[in-house]
Amino acid sequence: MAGEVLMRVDDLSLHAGGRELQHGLGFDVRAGEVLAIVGASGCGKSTLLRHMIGLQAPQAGRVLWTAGGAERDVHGDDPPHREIGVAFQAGALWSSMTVGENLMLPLELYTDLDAGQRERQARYKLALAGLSDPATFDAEPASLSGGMRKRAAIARALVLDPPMLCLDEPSAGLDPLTSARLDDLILRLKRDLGTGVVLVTHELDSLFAVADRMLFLDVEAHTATALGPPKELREHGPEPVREFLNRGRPARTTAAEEAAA
Ligand SMILES: Nc1ncnc2c1ncn2[C@@H]1O[C@H](COP(=O)(O)OP(=O)(O)OP(=O)(O)O)[C@@H](O)[C@H]1O
Repeated sequence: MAGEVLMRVDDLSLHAGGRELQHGLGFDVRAGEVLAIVGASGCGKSTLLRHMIGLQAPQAGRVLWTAGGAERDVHGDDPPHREIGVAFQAGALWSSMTVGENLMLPLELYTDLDAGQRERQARYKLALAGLSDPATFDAEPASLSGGMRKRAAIARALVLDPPMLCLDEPSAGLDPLTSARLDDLILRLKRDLGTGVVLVTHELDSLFAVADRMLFLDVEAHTATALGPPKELREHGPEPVREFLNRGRPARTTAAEEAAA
């Protein structure tokens, strides 16, 4: 259901290498929205994602899976692993398997589908991610372009129909056209499947194109200093947030000149 709170992050602290990166983080992730996690390099964006998917346990605070009305601690006995699709840069496709096998393995492990159903589901998810060429199904991941590999990794993350998808810098290293196509895919997922997408990104074009809300992790304050729609924060957010969001922006598109135009 669009707008349903899928995950609640409560007073979370992030630590790495014995030091505190962030504290007091509180926000939710809703179905059918794209929430971007943004901030300077090293502020803890990827660390936050790892906490949200249960890969790293918090020293303080909680991450709760709240979809369907029940509260399940992401770090508890019944973690929502199947409910959260993950496509991280490092967690790319398994290179020893074909693309199709990469997608069918989670179905074999976690569902009762028979082989034919698994294959149909895998091909459907590849097509959804824009990889409908049948040859892609049998291809080795290494033979695909960077953009196709990213799409295939997203297709694999979607194979169990997770209500929430986490993407760590999906456009990193891609040319602008491929990156824009990935943005379209993210928008389609939220619109057609109602997926809640959590996205770590450095790309401002992508941020403004896809994100409904963004969470700004301040690298100096060690906490989130803004949460809201990117365009609104670009004009009315705290000063460091406006500065971050306006970098590289041509002067003619400032708010004052837009208003005057
Ligand atoms: N396992 C670890 N051990 C020690 N330090 C770590 C570990 N993981 C991350 N760090 C440090 O924590 C900080 C935050 O890392 P993280 O990758 O979460 O930042 P980020 O905001 O995603 O950065 P970037 O935008 O550069 O990807 C960095 O200074 C990093 O070196």
